[in-house]
Amino acid sequence: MPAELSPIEKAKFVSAKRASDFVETGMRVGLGTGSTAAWMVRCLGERVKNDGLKIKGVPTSSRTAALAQSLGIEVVTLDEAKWLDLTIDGADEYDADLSLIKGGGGAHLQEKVVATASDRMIVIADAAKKVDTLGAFPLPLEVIPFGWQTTKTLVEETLVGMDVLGRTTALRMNGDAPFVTDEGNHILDLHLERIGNPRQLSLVMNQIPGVVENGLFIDICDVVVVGHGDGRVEVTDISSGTVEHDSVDLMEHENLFADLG
Ligand SMILES: O=C(CO)[C@H](O)[C@H](O)COP(=O)(O)O
Repeated sequence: MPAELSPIEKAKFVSAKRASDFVETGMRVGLGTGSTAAWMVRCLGERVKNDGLKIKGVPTSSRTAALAQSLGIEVVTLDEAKWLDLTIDGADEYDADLSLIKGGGGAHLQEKVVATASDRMIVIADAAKKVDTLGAFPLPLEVIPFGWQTTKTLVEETLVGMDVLGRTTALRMNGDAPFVTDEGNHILDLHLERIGNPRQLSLVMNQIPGVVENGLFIDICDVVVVGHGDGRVEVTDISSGTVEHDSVDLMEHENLFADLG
């Protein structure tokens, strides 16, 4: 294990590796976005190369598409795949009900479409992503560029009636210019601190004209795979109510880390 891999990065790898075990030949798989999901794509790429794994991957961003293709994973569009067996993706926060905040990487619109079109969604995370109440991580809203400042004002006015603590909003920037998503939209980050009723907030935010999609995932995720830097991993399945404790041998996968260097 190279020294430069931090404990948090090892934890992300461990969750991604364990979750990739759910993928079998013939599956249509949603490929998430972010640093944890990138580990999962690398793990699948290794199995495609070394073990003859055959899957069709539906990426949730242009970044993930480029990574998957570079690793020899067959990439298809969601419309070509139509329905997916499984989506594996990261999250910014998850709670005990497996409600999520996603979109830290600005890809939550495609991520939500893909996860919702899947029989199962597995979230991969390190333990720091677990929260009692969602909201410490800013909630992303994807908004169309047209009239975004008016949309921002409408969002702020609407938040006054909602069960949240903070109400500041900020346009996400990429250097000096607004961040632009793969769909050509912008992101408003809502600094809410605490979201008392995520289901209600999600419904209300999506009704504001100009808002395309929010980063709350409610009743979408079925399983969370939490990795630790020492190789321990927990698999929690919300539908069966089971928690499985397992481990991943980090030394066995040194080649994957070496490839990164
Ligand atoms: O929702 C996402 C991207 O839109 C990511 O899954 C989320 O931001 C977690 O990222 P990371 O695995 O890098 O912590």
